Amino acid sequence: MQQNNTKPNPFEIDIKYLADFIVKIYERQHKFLNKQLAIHDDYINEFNMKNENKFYMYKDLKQTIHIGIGVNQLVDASQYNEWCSTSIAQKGLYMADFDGNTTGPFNEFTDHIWLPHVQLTCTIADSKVKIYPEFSENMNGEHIYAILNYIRKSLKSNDELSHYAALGTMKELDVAQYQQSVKQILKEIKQNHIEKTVIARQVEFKFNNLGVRKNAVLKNLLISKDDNYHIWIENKGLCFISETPERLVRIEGDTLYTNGVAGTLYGQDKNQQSLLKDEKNINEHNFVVKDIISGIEPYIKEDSIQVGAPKLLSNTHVHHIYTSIEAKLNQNEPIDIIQKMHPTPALGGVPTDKATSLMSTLEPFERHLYGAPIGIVSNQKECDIAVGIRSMMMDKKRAILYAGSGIVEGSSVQEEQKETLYKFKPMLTLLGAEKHVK
Ligand SMILES: C=C(O[C@H]1C=CC=C(C(=O)O)[C@@H]1O)C(=O)O
Repeated sequence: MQQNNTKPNPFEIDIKYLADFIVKIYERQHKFLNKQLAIHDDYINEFNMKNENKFYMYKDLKQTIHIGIGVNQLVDASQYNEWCSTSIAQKGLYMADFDGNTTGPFNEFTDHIWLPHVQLTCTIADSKVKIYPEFSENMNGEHIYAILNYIRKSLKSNDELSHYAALGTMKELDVAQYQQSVKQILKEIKQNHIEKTVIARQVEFKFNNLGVRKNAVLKNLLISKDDNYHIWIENKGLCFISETPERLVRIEGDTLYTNGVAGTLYGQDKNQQSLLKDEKNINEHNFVVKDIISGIEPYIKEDSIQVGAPKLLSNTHVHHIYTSIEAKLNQNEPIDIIQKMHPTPALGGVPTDKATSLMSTLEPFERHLYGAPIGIVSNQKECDIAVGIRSMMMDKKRAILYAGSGIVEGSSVQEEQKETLYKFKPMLTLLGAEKHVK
C-alpha cells in the first residue's frame, strides 16, 4: 500500500452513480493492474495470471464500501502483531472458514489478511461518495486516477442490468436428510444435552447454457435496499456472496461493538412486532446475547458494557430480534477477539462444543465461508467483521445457496424448513430468480 502516511486525495462522484461506478471498476479490474511502470511483458503476463479475478467488495453497516483488486500480500493471522508494528497504516480483508478447516475453495486466503494491490474506500456523505484510493508500492497512482476519471466520464445510470434474471433450475438439496436432522436435534434437546443447535441446508441454482452475468448480480447486490452487510469475494471466477445482518464485532479506537441477532419471523405480511413477544424466539435470542457477553468479558473493562433493549430488525424477507452491545476494551487484540467470539450461538449453538459437533455430523456439506467471520482488519487494531450468512458460492455454471436456523425447544420441522426457504430469498433476488420460492 502507499508508502506514506498522508491520506490519499479523495475522488468524488454523485451517489446516484455509485452502483454503476463499482460495477465498472469490477469490469475493469485488469486495467487497474495491467499498466505497471516500466515492467517488461513477461512480468506483466505473470502478474496478470497471479492476479486473475481476485476482487472483493465489502459494504459495512455504516455504508462504507471497501474494494480490493488483486493480491499484493497475504498476512497470516498469526503474524498480525508483527504487521501492526509496521508504521504504515494498512487495512485488508480478513476471512476465516467456519470451522478452521482450511480445505475450502478460498483456502489460500482463510486466516489471512488479504492486502490488495489497489484498494478503494468509498464513504457516503450527503449525496456524494468520496473514494480514497490506495495502492501497493509497485502501482502507478496516476494511472489509477486516470482509470477512475475515465470511468466517471463514461457513467450514465444503467438500470438495464438490475432487471436481469438468471435463467436456470432450482433444487433444494438433501431435504429428507435435513428434516431428519431437525428431528434428531429436537430429540437431543429433550434429553437435555443441548439447548440450541443451528442447522443449515443448501439450494442449488443451475444456470442454463447462457451462464450468469456476474456484473448484473454485483449490481443487484449494490442496489439492495436492505440494511445489511454486502459482501462479494472473488478468486479465479469463484464468487462468495453474502447479504448478512449479522455483525460479529466492530472495534473502533477502544470501543467494541457487537450485536445479538437471532429469533426470526419470515414473510412480509405478518405482524412483525409480535416477534418481540414470542417466547420461543425470545429464548433463542437470549441464548445468543448471554453467550456473546460471556465471550467478550475477558477483553472488556468491568462495568463498561452497555446492552440495548431488544428491537426489531426488519428486512424484506425475514425479521429478527436484535440487541446492540457496546463496551470499552481493556486489551485490544482484534484477531484473538474474533476467534474467541466465533461461532456465536447464532451460528453454532449452546453449549458450543456439543452443538457444533452435532451440527457437523448432521450437515452433509462443509460450511467453508458460510457462517464464517469475514471483514476488514487494520494494522491500527481496528476491525469490522460480519458473519457470512444468507450467502452463496457462485461460478459460471451454478450457485450453491446456504441458509440455516436455530433449533430450540418448540421448533418444528416444517417451520424451520420454511424459514430457511425465506432466508434463501436474498441470494435468489440477486440472481433475479426469487420467483422460484413462493
Ligand atoms: C443461521 C442463520 O441465521 C441465524 C441468524 C439469525 C437468526 C437465526 C434464527 O433465528 O434461526 C439464526 O440463528 C442463517 O440465516 O443462515
